[in-house]
Amino acid sequence: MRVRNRKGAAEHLENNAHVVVENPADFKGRWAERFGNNHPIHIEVGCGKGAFITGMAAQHPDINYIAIDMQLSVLSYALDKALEANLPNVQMMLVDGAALTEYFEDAEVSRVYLNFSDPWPKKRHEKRRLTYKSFLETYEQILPKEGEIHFKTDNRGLFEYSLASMSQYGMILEKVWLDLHADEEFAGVNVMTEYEAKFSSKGQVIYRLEAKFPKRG
Ligand SMILES: C[S@@+](CC[C@H](N)C(=O)[O-])C[C@H]1O[C@@H](n2cnc3c(N)ncnc32)[C@H](O)[C@@H]1O
Repeated sequence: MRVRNRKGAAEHLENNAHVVVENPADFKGRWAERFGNNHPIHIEVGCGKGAFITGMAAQHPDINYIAIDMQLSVLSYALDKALEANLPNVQMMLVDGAALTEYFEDAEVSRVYLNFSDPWPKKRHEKRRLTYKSFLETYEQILPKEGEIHFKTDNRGLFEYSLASMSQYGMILEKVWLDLHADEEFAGVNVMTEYEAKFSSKGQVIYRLEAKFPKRG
């Protein structure tokens, strides 16, 4: 992995504006134009160094993927992976996931992935958790009715919190795994994230859920 300072990482992103979208708000309602097709759009909020999104994009060429992170350095590593794999169906955005409605029209996104999100264990930081109710409101707005969130983590506290937060919000918990890697059938399609590889190699259990928003109205 190439080590870059902040300036180097910023230049790397700027030099690859065909992958890292410079002004994502300009594409609100127009992502199909950016990708050059009408394929469904799946986003990962907090993509980190990009192993998941680039792996998924290689497996599913008929889905358009957008990798989102607010940290310059990690996104620059995700960019390296996307460039190396030369995937036409991956775009990236250096933005805060709290502001997704600035970048996507209602129902423009078909699925949201959250992987190994920061647990923010202190109660006073609850609002920063990516499964806090204000984030769920944001995802619901950009997803269609009954749109889905797929979430995995090694952190039991965050997993339990997210189950409660989603069900209080009225979401339907469709599938729950309490030990993802014990599921041999899922193992065949599972694309690991960097954190997943690290924690599972230490023997930690990985939790996963798929939940959908209610129809409402
Ligand atoms: C613990 S890392 C996990 C990275 C990756 N998903 C993985 O599993 O390897 C969490 C990532 O979420 C990003 N993140 C946290 N809050 C975010 C937010 N509000 N918007 C965008 N990214 C966020 C962090 O910058 C960090 O890169």
